Amino acid sequence: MIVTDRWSDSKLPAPLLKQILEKREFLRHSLDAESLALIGEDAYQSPDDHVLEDAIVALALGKNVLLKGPTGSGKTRLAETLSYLFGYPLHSVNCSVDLDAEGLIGFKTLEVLQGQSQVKFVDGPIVKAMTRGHWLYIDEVNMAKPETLPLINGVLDHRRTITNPFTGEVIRAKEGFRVIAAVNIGYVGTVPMNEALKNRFVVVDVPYLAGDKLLQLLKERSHLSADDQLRRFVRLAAELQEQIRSGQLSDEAASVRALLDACDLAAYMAPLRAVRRAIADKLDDEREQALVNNLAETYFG
Ligand SMILES: Nc1ncnc2c1ncn2[C@@H]1O[C@H](COP(=O)(O)OP(=O)(O)OP(=O)(O)O)[C@@H](O)[C@H]1O
Repeated sequence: MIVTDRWSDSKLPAPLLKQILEKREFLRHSLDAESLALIGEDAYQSPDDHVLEDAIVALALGKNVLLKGPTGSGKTRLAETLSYLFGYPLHSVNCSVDLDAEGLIGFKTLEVLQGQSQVKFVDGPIVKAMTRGHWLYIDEVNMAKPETLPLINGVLDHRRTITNPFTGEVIRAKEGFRVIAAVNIGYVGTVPMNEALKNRFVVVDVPYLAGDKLLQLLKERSHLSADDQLRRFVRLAAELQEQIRSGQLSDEAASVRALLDACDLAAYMAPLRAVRRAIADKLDDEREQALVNNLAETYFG
């Protein structure tokens, strides 16, 4: 499967599309086989005509893009696919760990050169992306600590500059620099996002794949090949999403990541056991585990 095919009937403005396609053509010749296998053949599949295209248009116009969606809906894969399409390397940072200024900007260290020790600054992901004109992916941006937010806000600002608190240097982003951020927003239990931060983004919702598109993904990317079973998994996924919407299950129950795991396992073990191991047993609540197992029973029992 090649990404180009999906773009032949694109509704994007012709010059923009041409620019992107030319870039990708160039990349296909210059990237090593491993990177191509990762992005080219494992590209993000858009649930409808708009998710991928709207993100492309926003980024082409120089906007910051916020990907909003439940866990395992493909946000990271979408960011990787976008950076591949445009041809800019992606530097990632995750706000859910104890992220501080050093984790974002970098840190000072001692370096010994010809017997002389000297202080050297090791660039963090923000500085790398800004100074090289690359892209920055900020995962779980709504989890950033209050003291980290001003740093992120500064980067997103139209001036695209930040002052390195460790060196006093003013860092200006090079042409090409873009920011894609992601938030895990499920049907329930959303962590609110700081207003000033939210304000600096164009939002693209990233829902779970469903129906034929999900079937296609499971067929192409899991070990399971039996069509009948794959279709049952798609129906189970729809049911799980329904239960999440009605508050009976927590969001992670319908993660496409977990579904891919379940299909992989089901190629080698009974599907009920595959669902238990890949989906049900990961849930904390025993009542939810039982619900998933019962639903699986109706499709695979
Ligand atoms: N629409 C999609 N197109 C292609 N792959 C997808 C899609 N949705 C999910 N996946 C697959 O599901 C797995 C999880 O995707 P990914 O890590 O991008 O999700 P995420 O939304 O970033 O998750 P999290 O919020 O938990 O970090 C990956 O293997 C990815 O390839």
